[in-house]
Amino acid sequence: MTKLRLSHPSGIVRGRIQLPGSKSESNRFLILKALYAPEMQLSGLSDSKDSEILQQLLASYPNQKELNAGDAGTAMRFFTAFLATQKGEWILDGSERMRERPIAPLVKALSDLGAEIEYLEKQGFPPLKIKGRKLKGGLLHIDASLSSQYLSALMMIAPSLEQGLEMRWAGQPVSMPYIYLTANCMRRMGFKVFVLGNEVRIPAQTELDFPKQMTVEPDWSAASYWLAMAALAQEAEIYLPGFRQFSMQGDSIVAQLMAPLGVDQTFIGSGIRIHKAEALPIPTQINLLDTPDLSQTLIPAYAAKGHSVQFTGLQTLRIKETDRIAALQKELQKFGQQSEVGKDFLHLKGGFQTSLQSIATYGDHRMAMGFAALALLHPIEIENPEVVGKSYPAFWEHCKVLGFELEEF
Ligand SMILES: O=C(O)C1=C[C@@H](OP(=O)(O)O)[C@@H](O)[C@H](O)C1
Ligand SMILES: C=C(OP(=O)(O)O)C(=O)O
Repeated sequence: MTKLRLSHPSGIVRGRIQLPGSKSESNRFLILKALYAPEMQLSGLSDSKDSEILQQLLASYPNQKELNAGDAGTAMRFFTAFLATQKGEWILDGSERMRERPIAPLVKALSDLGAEIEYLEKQGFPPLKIKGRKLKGGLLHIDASLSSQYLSALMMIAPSLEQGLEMRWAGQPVSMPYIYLTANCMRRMGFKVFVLGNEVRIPAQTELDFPKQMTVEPDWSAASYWLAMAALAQEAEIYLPGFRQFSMQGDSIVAQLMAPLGVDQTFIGSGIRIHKAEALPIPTQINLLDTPDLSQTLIPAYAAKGHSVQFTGLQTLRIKETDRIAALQKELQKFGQQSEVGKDFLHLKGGFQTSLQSIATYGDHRMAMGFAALALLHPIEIENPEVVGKSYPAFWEHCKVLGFELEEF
C-alpha cells in the first residue's frame, strides 16, 4: 500500500487549474459517437480511467468476446445497452465491486425491449452474457430509484430503435440532473428528446446531419474539490478555465452549497474564479439526491468547519465505488467527529478536531479527493492515493500547483 502525506504550510491557495473534461459528458459522447456519428471529433475528453475503459471497450468489442468494464459504473451500464443493440454475443464483466453494484433494472428494461441477457453468476449483477440484436423499442416502465445511469443508457440507444422509446418511471427518481445532461448531450447532436415529468420520449432518428465537432466541458465534480479547498484555506484565489456559464452538469450547483462556508465563484471570460466571500447562514439540512457525487466534497468540509448539518438524499451512496455513507462516517470518526447515519442520511453532530490521521480510501477516488482538503488545517495521510485516477488522474499534481506539499511513502 502506498500512502501520501499531505500538508499545506502557507494555507494560501492561489493558482490556475486546467481540469479534466467531464467524465459524464465524455462517456455519453463516446457512446453516441460510436452509435451514430463515427466521424464526429471530440475535444476536451476526460483523461479519467473510466473514460479510458469505455474507449477500450468500444475499440475491442468487434473482435473480443469477453469484456471488462472494471470499476466504471457509467461504462458498465452504457456499454451493456450499447451491446444489446449490436449483432453478436458477448460476456461483460466488471471489477469485484462492480459485481456488487446492481444492474437488474437496466437488464429487465433491455429484455422487455427484446434483448437476450443472462446473469452468469449472481442474479441482478454482472457478469452478463449479452446476445445483441436490432431492438424494436416502444413503451417501457423502469425503476429509477437506484441509479439514473440505467435511464441514460436507454435514452442513448433510443434513436436507433425501430419505434424509438417511450420510457416512464414511478416513485422517486435519483440523480435527475444526469438525465437532463443525457438529454442535453443528445440535443446538441441534433436528436429530438422530450423529458416530461416522469417520462422520456425519444423518436427513432438515425439519419441526422450530426455536428463535425463536439467539445466536452471540464468536470464540475472535479471542480468541487477546489471549492472545498477555498473553504478551508486562509486565503484563496483559484481560476478554472473552460466552463460554460450555464452548465448542464448538476454538480455545478456546488458553489451554492459551499456559499455557507464562505466561498463564492464568479464567471469570468470562459472560466470560474473561486474566492473567499462572506459566509451565508448554515442550513440545518442539505439534500444531495440530485448530486450524490458532491457528498464526499461537502461532508468533510462542513465537518471540519464544525457545523452540525443533516445531509439527506444519500441512498445511492451505498451502491457506488464503496458504501460511501459508511466510509465517510468511519473516516470522520478518526477526527472525533460524531455522526448519526441511516439508509439515506448522514447527520454531522460536532466534535471534529484536526490531527494527523491516516485516511483509508476504500478504492474510491472521491474519498481521497474529498479528504485532501483537510490538509489545509493540519497534515494528513491518504492511503492508496492512486485511486484518484478513476476520474481525475492529475489531482495530486494540481495540489502541488496550489501549494500543497506531498510526500509518498
Ligand atoms: O450518468 C452519470 O454520468 C453519472 C450518474 C450518477 O450515478 P447514479 O445515477 O447511479 O447516482 C453519478 O453518481 C455518477 O458518478 C455519474
Ligand atoms: C459514482 C461514480 O461513478 P460510477 O457510478 O460511474 O462508477 C463517481 O464517479 O463518483
